[in-house]
Amino acid sequence: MIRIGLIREGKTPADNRVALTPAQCKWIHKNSTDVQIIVQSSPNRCFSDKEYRQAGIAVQDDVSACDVLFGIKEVPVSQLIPGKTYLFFSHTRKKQPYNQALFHAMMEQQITLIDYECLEHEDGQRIIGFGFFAGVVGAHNGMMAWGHRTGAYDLVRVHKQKSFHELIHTYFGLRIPAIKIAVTGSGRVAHGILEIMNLMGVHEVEPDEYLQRQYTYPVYTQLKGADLYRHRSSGAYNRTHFHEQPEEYIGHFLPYAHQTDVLMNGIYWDTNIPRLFEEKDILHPAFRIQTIADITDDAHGSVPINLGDQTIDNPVYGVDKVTLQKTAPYLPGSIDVMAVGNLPNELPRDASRYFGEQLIKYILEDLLRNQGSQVIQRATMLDKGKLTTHFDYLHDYAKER
Ligand SMILES: NC(=O)c1ccc[n+]([C@@H]2O[C@H](COP(=O)([O-])OP(=O)(O)OC[C@H]3O[C@@H](n4cnc5c(N)ncnc54)[C@H](O)[C@@H]3O)[C@@H](O)[C@H]2O)c1
Repeated sequence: MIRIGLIREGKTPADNRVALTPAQCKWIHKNSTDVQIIVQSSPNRCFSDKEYRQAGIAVQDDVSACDVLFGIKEVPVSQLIPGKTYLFFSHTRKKQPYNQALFHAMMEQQITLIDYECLEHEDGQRIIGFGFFAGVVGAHNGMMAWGHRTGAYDLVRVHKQKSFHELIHTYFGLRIPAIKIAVTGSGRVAHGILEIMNLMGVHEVEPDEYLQRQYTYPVYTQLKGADLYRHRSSGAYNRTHFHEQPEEYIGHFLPYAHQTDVLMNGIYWDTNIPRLFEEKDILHPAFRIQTIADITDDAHGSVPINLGDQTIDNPVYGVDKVTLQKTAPYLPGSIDVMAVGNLPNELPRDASRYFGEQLIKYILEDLLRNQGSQVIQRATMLDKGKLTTHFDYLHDYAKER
């Protein structure tokens, strides 16, 4: 018998998502007689203890008998159980300093850590994540912010709706003026943004036309790697080469910034990748962007005027174009920035269902019966407390104390 535990989230503020919904747990029990799921009781989860119990799943405080523990966010050191196999988003693969103590504690406690973010298909595409619903919620919030600024329309808050389905119904009758929206990226987040664009009746146009034309109806264009970056000397874009040597590329977004009212940012970014624009660019008279939904959400990152995170309750702030200081949103001399690090928490039940589906489809079988599979091995950062060869580049991070 293999025992899976769904742990209670310990990070503050508590995350309300979960890796498997009650219906998914029930399905696993029905289809795998040698698997037992135990849910650690939690007051904050988007599916209540009662809902799990109604699905026939044991809910209790003690999960120490489980072989594999599923969480979402970082597990507080005080809640780690030595010797266990954990799956969660550890946010350590980029040597994040704020999680180094957790990494060390997991090493000391001989924990096996499999990071969701590192579960990848052969070609490097990530297998599971919450990005789609981050894109959905972020795009909605970006459009909501633009509506607030201009008074053109009113959008509801996503987290006040019970589900994505209910949210879609609120778009009935929505009339968006003839604005231009740039969507960046081509992964999960970008797909979530496109879903909202299409549901809101915003029309897609090609990047070259977007640059040259004005329209009498709202439009969006999707900007992927080849539209955003060019090689410094050859002027070409090659995806594999760009992923390997992004510092050899220069950004090409600025012409779009001069034709865009709302920017929806959904790219992957790191410090060696060019920014979409620089701080000084926003003072250029042609810089048109008024609202930025920075779903990528790296402070001072691809959007240099992302000055840090807001909360779900209060997702938007302004940035003064001259002083570059944070202001209240919707002021005349500022650009509005929507920056929230846990966007999927506004639609936690849908986001959890989507996550669990991918987990069951691509990961669960290997995890339970074939931990030696390539996919699992490549995502195993620590094996019984030891850094695995794939993550050898973290040896300084693992050693420094
Ligand atoms: N604000 C939030 O709540 C929230 C939630 C989820 C994700 N995000 C962020 O949004 C961003 C995009 O997430 P996603 O789920 O769409 O990711 P994804 O992995 O689905 O897609 C990212 C895109 O970037 C490309 N990419 C992957 N590795 C790359 C590399 N090394 N260099 C350059 N490009 C690379 C991929 O080909 C893909 O097109 C990430 O930075 C993620 O952290 C934010």
